[in-house]
Parts: sequence; structure tokens; C-alpha cells
Amino acid sequence: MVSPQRRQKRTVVDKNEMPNDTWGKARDELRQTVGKNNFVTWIEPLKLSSLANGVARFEVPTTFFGDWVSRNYSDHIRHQLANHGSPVDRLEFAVTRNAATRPNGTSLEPAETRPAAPARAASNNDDLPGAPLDARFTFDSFVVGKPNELAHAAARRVAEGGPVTFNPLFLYGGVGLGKTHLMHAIAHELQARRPELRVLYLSAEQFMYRFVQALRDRQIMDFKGLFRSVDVLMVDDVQFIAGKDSTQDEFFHTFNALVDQNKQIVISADRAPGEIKDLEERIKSRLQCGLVVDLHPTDYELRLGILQQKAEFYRQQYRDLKLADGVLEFLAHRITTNVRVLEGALTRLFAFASLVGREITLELTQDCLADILRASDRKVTVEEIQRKVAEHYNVRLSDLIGPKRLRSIARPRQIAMYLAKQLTPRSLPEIGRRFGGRDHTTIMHGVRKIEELMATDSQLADDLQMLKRLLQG
Ligand SMILES: Nc1ncnc2c1ncn2[C@@H]1O[C@H](COP(=O)(O)OP(=O)(O)OP(=O)(O)O)[C@@H](O)[C@H]1O
Repeated sequence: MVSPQRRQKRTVVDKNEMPNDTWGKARDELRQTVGKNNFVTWIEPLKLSSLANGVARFEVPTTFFGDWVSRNYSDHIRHQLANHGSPVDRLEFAVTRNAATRPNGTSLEPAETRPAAPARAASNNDDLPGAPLDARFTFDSFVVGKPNELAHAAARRVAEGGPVTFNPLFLYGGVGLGKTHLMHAIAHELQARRPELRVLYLSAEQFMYRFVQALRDRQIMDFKGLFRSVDVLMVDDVQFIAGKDSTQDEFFHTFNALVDQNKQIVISADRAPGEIKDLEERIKSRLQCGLVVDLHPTDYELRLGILQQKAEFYRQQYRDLKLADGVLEFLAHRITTNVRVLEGALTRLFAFASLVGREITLELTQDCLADILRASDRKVTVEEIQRKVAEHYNVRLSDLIGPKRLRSIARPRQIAMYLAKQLTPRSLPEIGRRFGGRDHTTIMHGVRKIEELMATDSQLADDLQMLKRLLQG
């Protein structure tokens, strides 16, 4: 506690005098005591607005920034102010957007009042540790169909760069369904429309790598400062950080700091937040706070649309090649796994046809793509379904097939029966035999039960969707 007498002796300093005087000197000392990087990141951007009645007030760019400085540098700052004749009891931090600077010194003024955009769109992002963007992954080259229309619409909204309406945008779906494509498209579009924004796209793996590197090089403050200075953060394949405790922790803090500043976050994963094993509950619930959108497996129309678009591209490259009617339709029917496989098939087909100098007919397609077509023919088996369901509900495979009637086992068993009926060509008696020799009426009862429950239990419906996706690849 400070006595009232001592308090009275304190100088009331007008902010206009301060920078050249006490604060200026205190700052010079702080440069020595906290180290250059920390100084540039955390001390230099502080603006002293008043020093009176034992309280030093600073303007800061964000709430997080103020909290961080308060927690980590309060004692240093008070010590140096006291050394230079202005002891204070308390530091206060107020967020003022107009006067604020980011840790890296760039302006945080609202976009409309910022100086003209730099000549090169990406130059505002030059210091960011992001992954390169694939120039082909734009909105123009993204074919929209029923399975991805919601994800596409949400991505478009974010790409407009307007006020943040949902945070984060969480895109999820199986392998090769266009998550990365949409994220790159958002980044391209933002760079074109709002070049002043700092947009950072990287994979969760790169995030972890940067974090570990920063820890190793004792540059963690720089790391924090950098990640908190972006306007839009996009992290691809976030499931990668599951089970990696310190990375999750840092991700959580970065996430909160950016949401706190009303900065847009876009995340992708191969499954819904609640389904990512070993991801901390607090992160799951944070990820569920915004808009969670599912990219569904492609349907025939979407696959055909994508093939037509890619074929058009190849036609330009191989001008003298002929493509027979029905080939694209045949591929859209037969290759149902994912878009990457579909694209690979078409690339190979055009390359092969151009080498042998022949028209792309159905016959040539079947020859050239025999292995891909065989792999796509792969049928799901009852045993695979049982394994996946047991794994998902955390029950033993032997219990799933065995006689136990506990509800925690009986329900997953009925789910497995339902999926076996839906996804395999097996008859009810055949399925019954694979479920420990059960009668076909038991299987029928199980299938009906699940059909009934699906209508009212949305969690169950989601589980089934996800299991189907996992099983069908
Ligand atoms: N709707 C679409 N229109 C055009 N191309 C698409 C579409 N969906 C996916 N693709 C293409 O399919 C390929 C795989 O897509 P992408 O890499 O975005 O998948 P992903 O969902 O991120 O997969 P992963 O989980 O493996 O990272 C890319 O070449 C992409 O351009």
C-alpha cells in the first residue's frame, strides 16, 4: 500500500510531456531489460496516455495485448517508471483502435481509413509464416453442387471480408472433397478484394512446427505476436494437433486472442469438432461456436461437373485429342471415392491418349484406368462395418457380435446391422450369420429400430452419416 502523503507527492503528468520524458527514459531502459524482440513486440507499441494518481494508463491495440503486457511486464514497467521519478501503483490498459499499432508496428485503423493498399497484394503478408497458395484453387475453378453448396456459400461470405458474422468457419469432410481448395480460394479472394488484410493460411502441422521452433529458439513472444497480428487465420487439417498438448494449448490461446479481436478464423478438419479424438474439450467447444459446415461425399452430378470442367482444361492443352461421348459419364458413375482420384484418373487418361495418339474412347478408358476402376469397385464388407462401429462406440468387437444385451452394446450392434443392410449386398440371413448366428428377424428388427430412431435422434443420424463416410472412403 502507498501512503496518502506519498500519493500526493506524485506528479500528475500530462500525456504530451511524457513520451520525451519519464516514459521515454523508462522505455530506453526496458529495451535493455526485456530484450530486443520482446521490446519491439510488446513495449514499443504501448502508448502512455496519462500518468496520474499512481496510475499509468496505456493505449493498446487489443485486450489480449493489454492482458499479456500486464501479466508479463507490469513489474518491469513499474520499476522503470519509479527509477525515473514516477512511481505508480497500477497500470491500466485501454483498447483504442485508432491510435493503436499492432505488435509489428502496422496500423490497426479500420480498413476504410487505412492508407492505400500496397502495390503487391501479398506484401502485407510477407512476414507471415504461411504456406504457399495453389493458384489453381480459386472460387472460379470450384464446381458447386448439392454436397458442397453450403460450404461454398459460407466460404464466399468469409471471402467478402465484411464484418465477421460467424467465427470460426469450420469446414469438414472426407479426403479430397475440396476443403483445402475452398480455403485457398478464400485467401485468394481476400487478397484481391482487401489487400490490406493480413491473411495467414497454414496447416495445423506447420502451426505446430512453428511453435516448436519458436520454443527452441526462445522466440515465443515473436511467435505469439505474429499470430495475433493477423486479420484472418486459416488452419487446415486441425485434427493433426489432437493429442499434442502444448500445441493445443497454444492454438487455444491464439484462437481466443483472435476471436477477442474480432478477427476471422477458418478451420478445416476431416471430421466434425466433436468427433476429433484427443482434442481438448475446451477446443472442441470453441470450434463449435461458429458455423460448422460439412462437405458431403460427391454425388454423380457434382462428379460429372468437375470432370467436365477439368476435361475442358485438358482439351485446351491437347487440342488434337478427341473425347468420345459417354466417357465422362462413365467415370462419374464408376469413380465415387473422392475428387482427387477423379482428377488423377482424367490426367492419366489424357496423358496416355496423347502418347498413343488415340481418341479417348470407353475402351481406352477401361484399359488405361483398370487399376483405379478396380479399386473403386471395392465393396464394403460386414466385417469392416462391425470393426468401425465397435471402434466408434468403444465396444469390443466380440461383444458387438456376441450375446450381451446391455443397451450400450445392443444399440451399436443394431447400428452395425443397419449399415450392413444399407452398404452391402448381403441378405438378412447372411448378415444374421455374421452377427453370431442371429435369426434374420432379429436383423430386420435392428434395422427398423435404427430407421425409427434416426427420425428423432439427430446425434444418431450424424453418427450414421459419419460412419458411412468413413466406410465408403
Ligand atoms: N468442387 C470441386 N470443384 C473443383 N475441384 C475440386 C472440388 N472439390 C475438390 N476438388 C479438387 O480435388 C482435389 C482435392 O481437393 P482438396 O485438396 O481441397 O481436398 P481436401 O478436402 O482438402 O482433402 P484432404 O483432406 O486430403 O486435405 C483438388 O485438386 C481440388 O481442386
